[in-house]
Amino acid sequence: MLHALKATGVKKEIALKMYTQLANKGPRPLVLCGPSGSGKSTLLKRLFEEYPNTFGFSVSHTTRTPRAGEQHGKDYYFTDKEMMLEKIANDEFIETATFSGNMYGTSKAAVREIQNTGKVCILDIEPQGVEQIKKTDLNPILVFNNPPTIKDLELRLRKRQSETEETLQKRLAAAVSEIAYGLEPGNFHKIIHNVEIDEAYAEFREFILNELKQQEAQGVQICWE
Ligand SMILES: Nc1ncnc2c1ncn2[C@@H]1O[C@H](COP(=O)(O)OP(=O)(O)OP(=O)(O)O)[C@@H](O)[C@H]1O
Repeated sequence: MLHALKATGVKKEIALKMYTQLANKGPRPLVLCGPSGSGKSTLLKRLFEEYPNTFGFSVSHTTRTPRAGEQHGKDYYFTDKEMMLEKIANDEFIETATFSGNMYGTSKAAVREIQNTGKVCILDIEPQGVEQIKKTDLNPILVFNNPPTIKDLELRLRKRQSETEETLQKRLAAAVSEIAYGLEPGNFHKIIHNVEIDEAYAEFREFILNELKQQEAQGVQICWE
């Protein structure tokens, strides 16, 4: 493609820039936001099972030390606090968080890397991250996964047996403002009312497939196989 652009008489630097822009035009990332316990991972697991090569997760950065067998660039981008703070100052991250004294973050470049392979980069992010990604040029599809009630969320989290009483209460408290943000008109392209899982998945799947078909019709290459 670069040769073709140069052959049209376009200067080398401009041809290179145009080529990079065209080559970078992969599918739009897909943001799935929703309170803890609303069923995001359950929906994504089904999606990955049905389309194992179409979707991908970006590789996160972390300041924690690698565990045995973990590979830089595959499991995480391992970095240090100084570098991480510098990248944050340079506005290179969509979201960052600190757990047990280690910093973690999703960089815009890591999302583009998935996009460049023709895969849809899935981002499971919180409202602050959604606000951040909206300010970038990543142009994501934004989906909110809405649980029936807070009581249902509580039951799902208790049944999952993943929480202490303290973390459970924290998650439920955060859910109230997350749901308010999710239901505010204009914040998302699609709201999935996740009551019954089979119905919720069918609606999620149909929405995404329609989106991807529209992108394909506009010339975006999507990796189906
Ligand atoms: N529609 C549903 N009805 C009932 N239970 C559900 C439904 N969807 C998911 N669950 C169950 O609820 C629990 C929470 O689901 P899941 O782990 O997918 O939530 P999540 O939004 O990914 O949470 P987190 O953000 O904490 O990772 C799981 O045990 C899952 O099996």
